[in-house]
Amino acid sequence: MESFIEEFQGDHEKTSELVVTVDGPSGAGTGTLASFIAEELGINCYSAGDFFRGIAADRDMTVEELGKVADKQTDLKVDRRTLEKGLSENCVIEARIPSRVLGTYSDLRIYLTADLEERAKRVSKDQEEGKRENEEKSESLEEVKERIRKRDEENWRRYKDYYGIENTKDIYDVLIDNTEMTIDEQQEQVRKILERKFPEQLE
Ligand SMILES: Nc1ncnc2c1ncn2[C@@H]1O[C@H](COP(=O)(O)OP(=O)(O)OP(=O)(O)O)[C@@H](O)[C@H]1O
Ligand SMILES: Nc1ccn([C@@H]2O[C@H](COP(=O)(O)O)[C@@H](O)[C@H]2O)c(=O)n1
Repeated sequence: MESFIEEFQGDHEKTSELVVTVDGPSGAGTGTLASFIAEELGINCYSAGDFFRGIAADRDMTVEELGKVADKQTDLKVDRRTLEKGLSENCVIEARIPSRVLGTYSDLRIYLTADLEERAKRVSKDQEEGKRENEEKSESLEEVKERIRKRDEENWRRYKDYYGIENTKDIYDVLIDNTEMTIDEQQEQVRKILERKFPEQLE
């Protein structure tokens, strides 16, 4: 068993029996999919993005501001929590890189994405509905697009600098592009995967 990030490699004791990780860029719907999987499997759901947002709030910063200045210790703090949760508790964890942090300790590694335009529309709609906390607000769709593009770029600059990892897809068990999919269609597809992979956990 191993993590794909050097910092977390070495032997870890894993007491959890069922861990699913969902990675993807902003607005891909990782939170939505992770909640669905957690509900289906009857386990808890965590978001490393929430850990990061918590640190930003404590420092009175937006996620974008923290993303620009976060040092390695900040990412290590977030990702250690991901590792600890995944090793000790049956759960689903979603964020940018939980599948890389947990590596082969994760029993199912999913990468979810959608076109930038579609992701920006989702984020913009969420913002209009007041759903996104301590995030910079944007006036137009073009601004949201540019902001989430920059955020994803900043994230990957840090992961590359701090962890030496690249944004490749070879580590995933399942890749889903949901640009043209409704939430229901996506859930139907993932339910079939869960039935094959974890038949005993599903009623
Ligand atoms: N397949 C889909 N089709 C259309 N809309 C979707 C789909 N999946 C999620 N959404 C919607 O997109 C919005 C963002 O979803 P969610 O919060 O799950 O994304 P996220 O990837 O966790 O975002 P972030 O990482 O930026 O917090 C929500 O309003 C959600 O209902
Ligand atoms: N290892 C990390 C470090 C940071 N994040 C970030 O959290 C931010 C907010 O995430 P959302 O999913 O709620 O948008 C995100 O921009 C990342 O910088 C992380 O997920 N994992």
